Amino acid sequence: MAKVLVSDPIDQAGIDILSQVATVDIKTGLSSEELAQIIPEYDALMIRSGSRVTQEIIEAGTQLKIIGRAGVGVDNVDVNAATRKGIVVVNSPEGNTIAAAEHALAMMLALSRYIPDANASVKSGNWDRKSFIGAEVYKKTLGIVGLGKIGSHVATAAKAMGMKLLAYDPFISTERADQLGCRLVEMDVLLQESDYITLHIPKTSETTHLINADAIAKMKPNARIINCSRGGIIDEMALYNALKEGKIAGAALDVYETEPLGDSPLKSLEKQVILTPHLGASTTEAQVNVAIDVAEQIRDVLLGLPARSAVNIPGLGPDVLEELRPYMQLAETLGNLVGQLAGGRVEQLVVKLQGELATNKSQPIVVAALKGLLSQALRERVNYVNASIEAKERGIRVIETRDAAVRDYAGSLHLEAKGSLGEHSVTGALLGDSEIRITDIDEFPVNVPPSQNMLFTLHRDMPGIIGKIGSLLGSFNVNIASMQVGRKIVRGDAVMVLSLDDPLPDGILDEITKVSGIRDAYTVTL
Ligand SMILES: NC(=O)c1ccc[n+]([C@@H]2O[C@H](COP(=O)([O-])OP(=O)(O)OC[C@H]3O[C@@H](n4cnc5c(N)ncnc54)[C@H](O)[C@@H]3O)[C@@H](O)[C@H]2O)c1
Ligand SMILES: O=C(O)CC[C@@H](O)C(=O)O
Repeated sequence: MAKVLVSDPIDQAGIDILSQVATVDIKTGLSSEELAQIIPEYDALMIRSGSRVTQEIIEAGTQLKIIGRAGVGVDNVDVNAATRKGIVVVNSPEGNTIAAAEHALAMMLALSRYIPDANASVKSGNWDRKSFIGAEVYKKTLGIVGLGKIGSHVATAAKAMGMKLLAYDPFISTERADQLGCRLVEMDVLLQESDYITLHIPKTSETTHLINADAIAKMKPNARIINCSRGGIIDEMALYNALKEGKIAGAALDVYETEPLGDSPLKSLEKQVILTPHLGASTTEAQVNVAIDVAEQIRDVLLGLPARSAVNIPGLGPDVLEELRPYMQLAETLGNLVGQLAGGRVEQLVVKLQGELATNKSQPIVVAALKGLLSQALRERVNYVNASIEAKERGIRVIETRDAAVRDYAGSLHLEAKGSLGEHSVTGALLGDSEIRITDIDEFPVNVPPSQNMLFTLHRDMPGIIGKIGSLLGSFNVNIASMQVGRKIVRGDAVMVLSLDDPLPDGILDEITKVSGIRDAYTVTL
């Protein structure tokens, strides 16, 4: 049975799902060293934001097939290292959207009405009503940085509270912003015009310290900023200085440059600052959602099924993947075949999608072809996750072309591999829904199903040659299951494709190439 390590607190609903297919060990609060020490035993790792999955941990995870992040952000996982090792990384892109959006809204209102400090004051025996005169959000301007899933929900709710909305997001359309009632503006305009600013963006090299001293200097003196996205997007020292000097009115933070938040001067500020310990996703509903979402994906991957929200494999939904699966199988088989025909080091792969395939999503087909191409060299080390990266690292140039013209089959795939030993091409198609046919080898028309042991020859089309090959194979006790010849003109060049019941014994290929009229011979194992 597979083994799953759960290294952060995860809702029981997720554990129950994992337990259907695996032995589940729950070990929270491990140090990086402890995690690296025990990870070799596990096929899957399930985490929240508490565990940091570094390159060292990934390298140590020799059995690891999948890392599941019960939440959105995968910034605590070295995704590149996982991709290189062919480990799928999955998350729950929507399970805690509402929780995070509501936390941001709660922070905005709490900050406006000084609720944490007023609460603490009453609980400590006071009845002070003068110190907590707040501000209304009605008719105020809210600047939303990042109009993705969480930002959009914040927009809808804030609109209902009568706020005017500005948004900055260079990757969304004006139409989308209009739909949400937001005016899409440049960052500087948002900084200058907003009474409240809320951040809902990923942490990237562009967004790190997006809110720095310069940005803060552009804000209104009554501005309040909320960050429930990622720590490090705000320069905390610059924020502290601005708050201390009264340059802006307040800040509510859920996430920090370093978590847990250590000895920060922000803690010394009073009612103008609210700090929560990364609670954006901490609702019962969100924890159930993310646990189920990620546990189901871990279960599926351990059962050999695709993951629906993998962050490091072609980003397609399960329906599309299911529809493309037969073509991906075709691409992988042809990639494997053309790689073996080309032999040596392949420098370039042309992937031509023809007929109905030309209108399909090409990325998974190309990835599958590369997986097939690299499978001889990398065996089980190559998979859909790392095929593109492995190809890139090997300097394989991939050229993708499309031709919507329909030929004998509704859709077909043509691959050309150029390498150190020459150039070869293969074409294939699907017969019915999923039966693979090789329809062309080096531009010679054939019509053969792939089989495990195959022999391909390029020869002169002349009497007796087929018989000689048959006898030679017979003398080595190799049984021929099927044979087909493809030629363009009579008595010109031809290819012969043989499916064999047995692998070719060593040395026989040399004998075949010595047969008069044979120009080249290749064995292929699919
Ligand atoms: N505090 C929490 O517990 C908690 C919970 C869930 C999510 N999050 C975090 O909230 C953030 C948003 O999550 P989401 O689910 O809405 O993500 P999302 O991918 O749906 O939305 C992110 C948006 O940011 C935009 N964006 C990217 N780079 C940008 C840039 N440089 N400037 C402006 N916009 C940019 C994208 O176009 C996208 O629309 C993430 O960082 C996520 O990790 C935090
Ligand atoms: O695990 C958590 O509670 C935080 C989740 C949140 O930061 C996320 O990115 O989904």
